[in-house]
Amino acid sequence: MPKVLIIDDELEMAQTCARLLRPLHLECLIETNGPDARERVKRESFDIILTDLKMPGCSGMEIVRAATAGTKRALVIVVTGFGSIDVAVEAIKSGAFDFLTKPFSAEQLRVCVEKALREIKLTNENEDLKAQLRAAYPIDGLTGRSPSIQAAFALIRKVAATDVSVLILGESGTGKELFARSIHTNSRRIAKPFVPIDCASLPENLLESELFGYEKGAFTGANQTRSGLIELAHGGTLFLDELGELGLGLQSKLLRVLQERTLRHLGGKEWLDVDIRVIAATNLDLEQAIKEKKFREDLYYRLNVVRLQLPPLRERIEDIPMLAREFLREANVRLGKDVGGIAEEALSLLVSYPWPGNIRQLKNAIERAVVLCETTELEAGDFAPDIQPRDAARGSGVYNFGREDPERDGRQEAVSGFGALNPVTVSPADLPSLEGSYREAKERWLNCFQEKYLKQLLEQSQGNISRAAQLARIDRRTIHRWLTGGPPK
Ligand SMILES: Nc1ncnc2c1ncn2[C@@H]1O[C@H](COP(=O)(O)OP(=O)(O)OP(=O)(O)O)[C@@H](O)[C@H]1O
Repeated sequence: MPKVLIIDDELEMAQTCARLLRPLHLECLIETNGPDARERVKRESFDIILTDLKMPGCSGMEIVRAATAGTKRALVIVVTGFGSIDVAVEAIKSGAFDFLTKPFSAEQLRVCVEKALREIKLTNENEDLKAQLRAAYPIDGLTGRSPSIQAAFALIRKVAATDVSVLILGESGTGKELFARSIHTNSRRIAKPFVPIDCASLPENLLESELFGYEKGAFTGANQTRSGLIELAHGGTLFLDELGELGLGLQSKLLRVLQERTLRHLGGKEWLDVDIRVIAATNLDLEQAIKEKKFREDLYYRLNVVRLQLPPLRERIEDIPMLAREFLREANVRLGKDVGGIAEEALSLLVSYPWPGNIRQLKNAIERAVVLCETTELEAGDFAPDIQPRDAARGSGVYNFGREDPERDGRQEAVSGFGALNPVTVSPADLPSLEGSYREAKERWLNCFQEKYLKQLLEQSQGNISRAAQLARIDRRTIHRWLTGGPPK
């Protein structure tokens, strides 16, 4: 049932409006004290607010601002006295939905509220459609099929709908910023800014003025008043990258903003309301930093409401072929090239290299290879010489994918002496649920089996496709297809 707040300092007038709206089946609440109403509007959510413009202690304009600040979306109908159209127009410009001029008839009131109800219905339908689309398609720009990355996608979908703080942990290049952006774009804050700031990029005093803004004359060189990044993120998301690098002084100031939801410019007197969601990322061990008194425990608990741990690429090698293909497609578009695929030898190399720079390094390596590629497929030779398979890098020489490999082709592979695949271990917690229809449950179990089997296969064969084929007792081309497309039937 839509929730309506009627604000009028004349109780009788408010009650009459509530009575007139009864046939529309709304939950009508009444406030007769302007300042109380303003505070209530800031705290609570309403679908429609019908407010008088002139009230003692608080104008209707203040109600309009409170009702439309940040992510609040109440539709406000202002009620004005005869001859104050200018003020009504001003209210519309400030975000009010419509206005009624006193005296108004029961019919005029109902028509106006029904119009607002239609608008709410349309907005809700739009949101529902967007939610269906989000559920149907993978998270924008994020690629990965490994169970750990699929679990991360599922977590994003859950937290995106809320306003909770998220702490993203992971090595450099694992996608922390991309995941943070994804949480933002899948949240109701999508139309408001996503503001990233690298806490390691500036000395503490500069970072403070960047974050909090300053008044003209606050310090030497402050020639004009400037808003800070926290203020710019109002209604949206602030992404604090390299959070572990934030100094203790700024940590307490940030904590204050998160607790009080207000801030003051450097050198300023006025407190400004801010409505932000914070997502933070770090590569440091914050618990250790707390023990060493370098990081505030209270700030840590505020930001670590939901924790998202992104695994390094070397621990989810089954994602490499898919990511590589995606980056190849993007590089083709960016560079105007038409490289059709990745040769088996090159794919083996990519799967077996440990990628210390994670996805960022893989993306750059593919881009470089596309630039150098002179054939229709990326070859191992198109990659920089430092991209070496794991074991070759350690000097064991196990890696072997050369065309001269005598065991590469034919049925001989199936009987060669590479032994059997080690048992695939699955902990009970990793097993998919048995809920839903037979078909759905079967598909979940099959996907789980395929991903785990492929991971084990690639790890044991160190990315050597011929060797993987022998261990799995299937054709080499089938493995190649599996890596670049779908699993074998
Ligand atoms: N799952 C993914 N799918 C596709 N591209 C990805 C994925 N994860 C990361 N990337 C790409 O990898 C690169 C690095 O990602 P990002 O900047 O988000 O990493 P990061 O962990 O924030 O790095 P740093 O800690 O160095 O700031 C970006 O170009 C990003 O687009």
